[in-house]
Amino acid sequence: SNLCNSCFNCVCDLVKPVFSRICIEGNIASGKTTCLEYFSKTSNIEVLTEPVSKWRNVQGHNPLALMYQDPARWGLTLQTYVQLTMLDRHLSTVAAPVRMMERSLYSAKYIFVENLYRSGKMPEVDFAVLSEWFEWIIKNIAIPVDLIVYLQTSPQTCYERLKRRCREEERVIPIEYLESIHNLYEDWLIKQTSFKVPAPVLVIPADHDLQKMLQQYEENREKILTTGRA
Ligand SMILES: Nc1ncnc2c1ncn2[C@@H]1O[C@H](COP(=O)(O)OP(=O)(O)O)[C@@H](O)[C@H]1O
Ligand SMILES: Cc1cn([C@H]2C[C@H](O)[C@@H](COP(=O)(O)O)O2)c(=O)[nH]c1=O
Repeated sequence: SNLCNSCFNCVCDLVKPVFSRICIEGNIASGKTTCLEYFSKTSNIEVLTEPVSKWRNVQGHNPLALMYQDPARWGLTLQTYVQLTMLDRHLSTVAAPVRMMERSLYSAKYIFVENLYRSGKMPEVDFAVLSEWFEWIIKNIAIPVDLIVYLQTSPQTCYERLKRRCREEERVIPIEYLESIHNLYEDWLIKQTSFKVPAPVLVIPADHDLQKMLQQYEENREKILTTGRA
């Protein structure tokens, strides 16, 4: 339709979009929110941070804390809610030519659900139910992503930043957990041997101090902001 070229929300495959949807991916405390905060100062960029506050408070309950306390019991509960809130983020009306979103429906499944399952902390039946939900969603609903920006860190860097950030629920996270998440990210986005990668990947080394990170964001600004645009 002629409307496609001027409509931010159109998901029509036939017409090249004039907007782009970027997902910022990386380990816990790798610097995703800090990156999004930096780009939020640019006009014409809409920034969607992860709905962590929802995961910490759904009608007075804290499924994030419950999951860390007892993953086998509460992993399905948290991940079902993460899947819903991520879907909601992907489908929300685009308000600007460029949209940057923290993580995605894909990483929630390919990294976090997968990690719970592989580490023996998610029962097979819970994994099967979540997997069918996920497969149904990506088969029936268009979840377009034009670029993945992967903030590549060492697990040790994330561990140090996580400790400094001091989020109450995450006090129990050992370095081994961050190593598992790191390995899943590397298999998915670098080696590309685990799951389908839904968009081209731009890798930004992210162990550096803040000043160097901001310099790298500037160096990559054009590449990031013009991806997927006509
Ligand atoms: N390049 C950096 N060097 C040092 N500390 C950082 C850097 N980037 C972010 N931080 C700090 O590390 C913590 C985690 O960063 P954050 O952006 O919240 O990560 P994420 O959103 O990936 O979990 C925060 O306390 C933040 O201020
Ligand atoms: C997507 C996703 C996240 N989590 C957990 C991991 C962290 O504790 C927080 C997100 O914080 P970050 O600093 O933005 O990485 O949520 C999870 O358990 N499951 C998920 O699918």
